[in-house]
Amino acid sequence: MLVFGGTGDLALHKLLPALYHLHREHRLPKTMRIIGISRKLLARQHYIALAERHCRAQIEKKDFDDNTWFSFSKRLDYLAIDAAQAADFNRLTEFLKHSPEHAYIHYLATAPHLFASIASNLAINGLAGPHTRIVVEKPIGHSLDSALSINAAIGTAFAEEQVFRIDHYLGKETVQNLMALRFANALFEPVWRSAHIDHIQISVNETIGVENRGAYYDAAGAMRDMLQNHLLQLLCLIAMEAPVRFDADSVRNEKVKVLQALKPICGLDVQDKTVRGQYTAGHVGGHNAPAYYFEKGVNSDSDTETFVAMEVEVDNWRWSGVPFYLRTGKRLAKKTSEIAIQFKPVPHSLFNDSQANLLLIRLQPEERISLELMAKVPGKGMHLEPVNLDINLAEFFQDSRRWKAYERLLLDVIENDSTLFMRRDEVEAAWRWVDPILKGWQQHYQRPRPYPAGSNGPEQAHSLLEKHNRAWLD
Ligand SMILES: NC(=O)C1=CN([C@@H]2O[C@H](COP(=O)(O)OP(=O)(O)OC[C@H]3O[C@@H](n4cnc5c(N)ncnc54)[C@H](OP(=O)(O)O)[C@@H]3O)[C@@H](O)[C@H]2O)C=CC1
Ligand SMILES: O=C1O[C@H](COP(=O)(O)O)[C@@H](O)[C@H](O)[C@H]1O
Repeated sequence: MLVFGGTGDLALHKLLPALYHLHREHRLPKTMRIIGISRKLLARQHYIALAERHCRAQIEKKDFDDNTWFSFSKRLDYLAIDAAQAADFNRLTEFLKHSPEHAYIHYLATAPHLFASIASNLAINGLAGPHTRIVVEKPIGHSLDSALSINAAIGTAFAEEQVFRIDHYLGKETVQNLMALRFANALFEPVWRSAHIDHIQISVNETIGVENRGAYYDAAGAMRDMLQNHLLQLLCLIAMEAPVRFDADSVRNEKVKVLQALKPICGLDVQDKTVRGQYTAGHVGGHNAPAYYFEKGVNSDSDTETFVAMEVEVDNWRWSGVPFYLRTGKRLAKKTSEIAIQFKPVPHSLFNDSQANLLLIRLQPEERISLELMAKVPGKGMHLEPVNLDINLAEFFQDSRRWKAYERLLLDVIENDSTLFMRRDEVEAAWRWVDPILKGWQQHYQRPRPYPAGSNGPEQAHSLLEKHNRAWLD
């Protein structure tokens, strides 16, 4: 596995720890080597020391031991090249003692503007043959046009079945559980539609700021960093029809149909249907947090949104009239990722205090599925209260280690299973819907609304629901 961007944040914090876990559980092919690549000049032993420092910090103490690290480190190597320079790839092929029978996984953990040149440099140097796979990180591009040109460049060098477009949310256990919940239980299908569902909320709230990724984030913002990919993927899994089989093409065909059914939000609609926010100074988890525009790498007069909320419609038979409210932001009060399915009230109420049912699927911090039902309070009279049918998945499956998303997805790449990866048309359909919103913001909604770090986001995000007599489930 060649990790382009091997000294970067993603490689050191997520990919190498995930590979360590797979190695520890004997899931990696015996002869597999892992080669970090970036421009920084580093000797192999210094790269190993860097990797060890980060793995020790990321991996739980009970899972990290010196013997396993020693055997894992034998797989690691490092090469300094500039991956944008075609000439440097000669050194790569020499380093690999390249032969056409070698199988390679090229993991592009670099900024997206390098994807096209890396893909074509690999092809020119014979490193894109049938035994190779390429993994590309989100966001793929910055807009529909850039995504089209990146996909075209990758498509010239690699066949679609060699390309793994990763979205780590699809590697999360509870996200995959959404499919189990919907398609392995007959109970939900009859009510999973506009006749019974009032609205759906998808929230991915973070307490962290931009950390050491200010320069990247300032050019991206919450829409490109989170909503265009992670939140739309969650929406697809909630809204899609049952695939014919659980295989890559069947699942992805159904997701594309949802993306194509998203009602466009264009021009002045953005003022009504979307809310952009940017955090100002505040307190998160008892600590002072600086305003976004004081973060390292961020422009001091930045217009980038660190929060976005919107009302989305899926224009098809099943979802007609059911709003999907999407929300994500940094430096919010609490870290939670959850999906709430709010059912409609009973058609004819016999009791004064009856409330509509709620199905809550929580991805983070704990993995939980809970169904709120109405029950009678014991004693005289007929008083009702909501009670929860509640499953904590980690507690229930306590004998199985909870895999991190990247472990699952890296193993899928190694085993050539692309079910949980995005196909080219899927990424492009997502951008096709997002692009007019970004353009609408440029023309009609340049300045994001301020919200204090540690709050629940800008006031306007609440009005988005309040005007329809609804509220975010905080
Ligand atoms: N960090 C995260 O948690 C996540 C990141 N991503 C995506 O992953 C990708 C990487 O992100 P991240 O790790 O945060 O970024 P970083 O900026 O931390 O890392 C970028 C890496 O690319 C290397 N690099 C830059 N230019 C070149 C070049 N010309 N040739 C070879 N190597 C180069 C850098 O090393 P050097 O400068 O020494 O060359 C560095 O190792 C991005 O596309 C991002 O959107 C996606 C999800 C989460
Ligand atoms: O892709 C990204 O995801 C993380 C949030 O991931 P999670 O697994 O911790 O929920 C986000 O912080 C980052 O900005 C974004 O690039």
